[in-house]
Amino acid sequence: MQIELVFIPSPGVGHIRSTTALAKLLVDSDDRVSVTLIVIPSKFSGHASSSAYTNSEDRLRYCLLPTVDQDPNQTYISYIESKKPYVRSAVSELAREVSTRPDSRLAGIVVDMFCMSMLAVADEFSLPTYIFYSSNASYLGLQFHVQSLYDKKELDVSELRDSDIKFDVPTLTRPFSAKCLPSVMLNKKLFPYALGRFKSYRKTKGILVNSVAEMEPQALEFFSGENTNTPPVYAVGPIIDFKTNGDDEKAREILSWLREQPTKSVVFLCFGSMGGFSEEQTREIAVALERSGHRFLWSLRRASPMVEDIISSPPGEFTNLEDVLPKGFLDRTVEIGKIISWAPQVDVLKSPAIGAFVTHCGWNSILESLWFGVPMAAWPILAEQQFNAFHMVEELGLAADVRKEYRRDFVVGVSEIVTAEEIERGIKCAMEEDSNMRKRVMEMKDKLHVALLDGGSSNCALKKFVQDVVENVP
Ligand SMILES: O=c1ccn([C@@H]2O[C@H](COP(=O)(O)OP(=O)(O)O[C@H]3O[C@H](CO)[C@@H](O)[C@H](O)[C@H]3O)[C@@H](O)[C@H]2O)c(=O)[nH]1
Repeated sequence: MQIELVFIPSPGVGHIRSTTALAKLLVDSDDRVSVTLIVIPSKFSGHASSSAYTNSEDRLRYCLLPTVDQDPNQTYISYIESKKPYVRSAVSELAREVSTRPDSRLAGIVVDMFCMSMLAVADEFSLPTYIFYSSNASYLGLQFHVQSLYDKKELDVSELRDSDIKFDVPTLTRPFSAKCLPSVMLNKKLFPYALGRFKSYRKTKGILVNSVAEMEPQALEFFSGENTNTPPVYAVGPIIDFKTNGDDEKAREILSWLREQPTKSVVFLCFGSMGGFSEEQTREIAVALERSGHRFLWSLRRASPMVEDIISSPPGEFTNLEDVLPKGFLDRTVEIGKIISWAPQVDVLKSPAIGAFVTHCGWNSILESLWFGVPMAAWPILAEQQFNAFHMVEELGLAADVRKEYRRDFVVGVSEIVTAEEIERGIKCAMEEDSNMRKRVMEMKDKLHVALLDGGSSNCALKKFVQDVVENVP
């Protein structure tokens, strides 16, 4: 029997790229599987641009939903919700088409964690649903745990804003600091929405997680236990999209500069698709870089104006860097540093010149860094990045701490400033040669590579997923 799966990623670059890479891996690893990826157009143009997803291949096809006039005040979640009628008609058309193929079945819908509203569409077609969870299993565990604590009236974590409390999470080995909870859980208005989302995860037939069993043994053990009241969890990562914009002229110039730098001499700073900073914060980074004495490649962007729905408001460019940076900084660092905008990140991390990565701790960035054996300095900004920073710094010792509790979003606004001293300390620690942290990172790199090999844990988990999908075919 041939099976067709529908994938519905959410439009952010951190989601759509890994979802596409997973879909490719699935069709390449099992010739019974075909995938149609329904692409919700991005709310804004840029590197998450959905126009990149148009070249359908044999068993991997893209169905690009129409871009319609957008209400600028629409939140990200209601934007996704508004796409339901288009998704419904795309699934209906696909169901009709699959029914004409011999021995083929529409086997289910794999939704992104932010597209849970599409479960209703799957129900209309009596299709099983799965989730592709583009973050890690330990964080998934936190979400389920927070929901249980709330339902059993043991703890309402949204009360914990500004609290120093630490509490146990079954997917972590050490007490978790409430200061590293994501803003969505600390915000009274958004918390009910988050709880509803965590509850709906439980209704699915399985959750594919972009992680590796050997990296998160505590979490995978938890999910494989009895009485967790969760769907099966398949750790199938690291799923990395190795296709960057490395071929365009700007990227070529960056990579050629890197080729001229000594091995492990450059610290790379990059803060994901949404990370940007104020002028004041930018100056602190510049001071830290100069004081650290290291060469640097700095992907620098200006923070977007603070709006409640930060996802709808990507960072921009500074118009004149001379006005923003400390006086003379550009001249003094011309030989050792390079300031860029969007980075060909995967190619950069692959370069032997890179010694460390100052990161916002987006999960894809963490996986990419570990894949190439690059130690990190953790400086989270929003979403679940404070949790990821805690995970990397405290739990696994794979990153130095810049300030793992830092956040810049609608909950706290823009007032916090990370000082040059903190940044310099983080950079120096991550750049240290022969450190224990660097050794642990290299060990983790090996684990990540082995997991994907034939018979490796992630390879086996992917096969088990396909087997379960076949068994669940309606
Ligand atoms: O200049 C840049 C910036 C980013 N990237 C790439 O863009 C992706 C960014 O993904 P990620 O590191 O996960 O960050 P976000 O874009 O911020 O991702 C969102 O989605 C992730 C997965 O769910 C979450 O972990 C994050 O917190 C959330 O902000 C990565 O593949 C990077 O290589 C570049 O190539 N160049």
